[in-house]
Amino acid sequence: MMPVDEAIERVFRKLPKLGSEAVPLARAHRRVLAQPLVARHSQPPFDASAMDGYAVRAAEVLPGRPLKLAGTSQAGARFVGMMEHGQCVRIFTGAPLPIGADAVIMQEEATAKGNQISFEKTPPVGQSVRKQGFDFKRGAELLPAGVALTPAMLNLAASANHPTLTVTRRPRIAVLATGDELVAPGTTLGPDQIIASNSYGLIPLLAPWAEQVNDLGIVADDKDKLEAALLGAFDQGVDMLVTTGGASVGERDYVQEVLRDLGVEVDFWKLRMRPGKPLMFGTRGKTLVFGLPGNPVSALVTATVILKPALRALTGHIDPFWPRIGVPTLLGLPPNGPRRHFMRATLSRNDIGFLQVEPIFETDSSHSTSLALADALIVVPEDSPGVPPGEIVDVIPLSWG
Ligand SMILES: Nc1nc2c(c(=O)[nH]1)N[C@H]1C(S)=C(S)[C@@H](COP(=O)(O)OP(=O)(O)OC[C@H]3O[C@@H](n4cnc5c(N)ncnc54)[C@H](O)[C@@H]3O)O[C@H]1N2
Ligand code: MOO
Repeated sequence: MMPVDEAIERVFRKLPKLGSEAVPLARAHRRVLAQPLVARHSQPPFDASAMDGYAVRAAEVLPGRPLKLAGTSQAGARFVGMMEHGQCVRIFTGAPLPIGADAVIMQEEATAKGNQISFEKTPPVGQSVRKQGFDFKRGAELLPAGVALTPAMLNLAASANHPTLTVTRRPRIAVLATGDELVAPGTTLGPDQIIASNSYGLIPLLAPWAEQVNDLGIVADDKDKLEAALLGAFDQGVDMLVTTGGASVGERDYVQEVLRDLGVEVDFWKLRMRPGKPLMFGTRGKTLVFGLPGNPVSALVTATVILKPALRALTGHIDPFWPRIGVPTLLGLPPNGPRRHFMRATLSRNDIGFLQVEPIFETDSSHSTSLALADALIVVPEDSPGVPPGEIVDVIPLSWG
């Protein structure tokens, strides 16, 4: 059985390069920058006022010595010409500072009598002035490649005058459920049947990093049918194929055999993790192939721990991994065996508002209720002797990414 970290490394080594594409800003949210974002001009493009008030020469402002109003500078319509000695200019937030002015006094600190404006005290040079290039300068690297674009980053990209951004391409993924017993939700269950649920959790889990996720539906445990469905997916040219079920050692667990027959080179099968031991990974040309276990909790936990980092690395994220958060556990944890345990848990706040985690002791990998109520996984190391209550444990929030 392969350690989890080694499995992730092996997957990372097999990731193909997907390249990049230009997308309009309005469609770039959450996409990953493929190259650094460089400012195409300076911001602000001119010295600008930070307040509604009066532009002045700081040294000329003295109590009891009014300045003469010479005109107005509006955002979008500057004061033309030079502000002479003894003058001031009415100015509004964001408007260009007139030539000759070196400070702005907000209007609440001024008294106007006709065109004579008096002030209470001399301002420091530069008061309420945003210097040209204060936010960023032309040619500056504003964002590195590999960041997932947030709303604030898109705002920055727009203000740096980029109508389109070069982002990484995303993979096309196909998801297939296997099992004779499976029927679609909404079906009246016959004897021995169960509802196929895995794809409904997996598809939205993978979708944020995918160009497209195709649901290939349910295929029976029949070698020919399985072969036809898998071959269909390869022929569509998907970048990643994800199956669930039929991954273990049962008589009808054909998935691995059929994948090998179709030319998939299996890299590993069986991980030292729980849930999710019978996870298979292989490649066929550039297509990544993951055979996930059929138990719903195993399928979703392996997707969270292995597939999500793989997809983030494939799409060029600087940080493919989940944030490591140390949180005290409200309850003690029992000793662990040789498999790393990703234990269902809930996060909450203690009475002074700090984060704490409460383990859910249900460990059966078919128990989907407990996973649905969990919002985190506690990472319990291999062969852990157990953890007393109050100790800090390593937590993966399920909402990460
Ligand atoms: N002798 C052994 N038996 C098992 C082992 C083992 O090492 N030796 N491993 C166990 C572990 S751990 C897991 S996990 C499961 C994984 O088995 P498979 O991947 O072959 O999955 P199936 O047998 O096809 O299904 C298991 C379970 O999940 C249900 N299932 C399958 N697909 C779906 C779906 N799309 N939606 C909802 N539920 C699904 C299926 O009906 C079964 O109940 O093997 C253990 N056995
Ligand atoms: O790995 Mo299985 O997922 O433990 O039940």
